[in-house]
Parts: sequence; structure tokens; C-alpha cells
Amino acid sequence: MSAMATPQDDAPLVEVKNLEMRFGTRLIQRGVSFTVAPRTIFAVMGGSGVGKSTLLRHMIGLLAPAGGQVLHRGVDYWASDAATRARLRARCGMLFQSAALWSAMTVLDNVMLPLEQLTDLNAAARRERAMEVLGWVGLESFAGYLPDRLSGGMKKRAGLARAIAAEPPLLFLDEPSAGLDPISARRLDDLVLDIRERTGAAVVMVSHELPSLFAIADDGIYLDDDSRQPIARGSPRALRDAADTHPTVRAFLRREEPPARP
Ligand SMILES: Nc1ncnc2c1ncn2[C@@H]1O[C@H](COP(=O)(O)OP(=O)(O)OP(=O)(O)O)[C@@H](O)[C@H]1O
Repeated sequence: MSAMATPQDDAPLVEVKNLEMRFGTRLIQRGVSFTVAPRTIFAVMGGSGVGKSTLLRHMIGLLAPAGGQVLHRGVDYWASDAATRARLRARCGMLFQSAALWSAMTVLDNVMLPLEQLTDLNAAARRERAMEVLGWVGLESFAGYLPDRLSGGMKKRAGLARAIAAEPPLLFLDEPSAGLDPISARRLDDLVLDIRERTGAAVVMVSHELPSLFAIADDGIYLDDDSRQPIARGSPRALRDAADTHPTVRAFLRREEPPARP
């Protein structure tokens, strides 16, 4: 694919092709290949430290692959020029584990930030759009608050509002319900489903929360620690229930002790 490539409407929203991820010489994962279908909630699964967040960072262009490709609508991100990369990055909304809100800015200003950076909307229209998405996540009346005054669940919802404000077709969520009480976690799951309905975005989600994965993910991949490569692909529910699922994956999804490996 040339540096001048333009996105093709019939190509997958995002495709990971034989990706190899390393930090220095240390191999994190290799042979990672999958596509994310439209309107899918795609789960990145695996044990702690296996490379799930690292995969998300490769998909949104924050980390460069040691090998393989990340294609957005058929365009190879790392083979593209800076302007194309910026355009591809703008297609990705991201909610980081920590929510990563700017602490000196109000919730409203945080949500308006991507609208300033990525759209031509004037100030009044930016404000209107930001208030609209804050309404979706139930935080309209907290628009003027600084993030420190919000609970953990509210911060995540504010981060989610910021991630979707500019209507990206792809939404990346890193542990959206980690650290939340079960009711807030459930609420966040419902919100992710609601946002998919409203925006039609596909969602790529890292999560350890099995109830959340079973409730909302339609597809996914399991990254294995021992072999440093994916060993399963499919929805968490189907992988949990299928007789031929890799024993390590089944144990993970059923919260059982992993099988002993030779
Ligand atoms: N910037 C970095 N430089 C060097 N090593 C890193 C860096 N970021 C992550 N790592 C290491 O890479 C491995 C994968 O990290 P990553 O955060 O992707 O795992 P994870 O599967 O998301 O884990 P968790 O579920 O605990 O969040 C870990 O061993 C981590 O220590």
C-alpha cells in the first residue's frame, strides 16, 4: 500500500495482519491476525501482562509494530505519511484504563477537546455536541465539575463521552469497568451497548470482567502467555461453551485453574 493510499469503503474497518509486538528485544505477542466487523464489540482477552493494552496501542498508532501490519479501511497505518496517519488516528476514539481526563479542565472542556482538534464545528456547536454526549452518559449536570470531584464510574463515563464526541467509527476501551462496583460496571456495559446503537461504531475492548465480556462481546481473541500468540478466536460466550475450545481459554472463561502445561 502506498503512502498516498486512501481508505476503501469495502475494506474492513480495522485489520491486524500477522502483527508482532516487542519492547526492545522482548517479544510480547506474534502472529496476531484478525479483522473487526462493523458494529461488533470485539474483546481482547488474556491473563495479566500478556499484551492486551499493548495490542490496543498498536491498533491506534501509539506503538509501531516489530512486524506485520495494522490496516484501517485497507490502509497500512505505518506505511502511510504523517497526514494519512493523523486522519486514521482520528477514526479511533479511546478510553484509557485511567480515563485520562485533564484534571485542570472541566468535564465539559475535556469532552469538547476532540471536537476542537478533529472537527470544524464552531464553539456553540461544540458545546451543544459535548452536552449531547454527556447526556448519553448521564453526566449533563456534572459538565462544570473538575474530574477530581467525580466518582470512578463517573470518570469512566466522562472518558467515554470524550472518546465518542467526534463520532469515531472505532472505539477502543481499555478495561472500562475495572475498579467499578458491580452496579456501575453493569451500567457501563449497558452504556457501551447503547453507544454502539446510537453511533454504529465498532468497539474493541480489553476486559478481565467475565460478566461484562459474556454480556456484551460478539467476537474476540485470546492472547496466550506461554506461546506468546493468540490461541482462540470467537465470542467469549461461544468460547466458554464450545467443547473444542483450547483448555487454557476455557479455564480462563470458567474461572478454573489453568491446565498444567508440559
Ligand atoms: N512502554 C513499555 N515498555 C516496556 N515494557 C512494557 C511497556 N508497556 C508494557 N510493557 C510490558 O509489556 C507486557 C504487556 O503489557 P500490557 O500492559 O499490554 O499487558 P496487559 O495484557 O494489558 O496487562 P493487564 O491486564 O495487567 O493490564 C507487560 O509485561 C508490560 O510490563
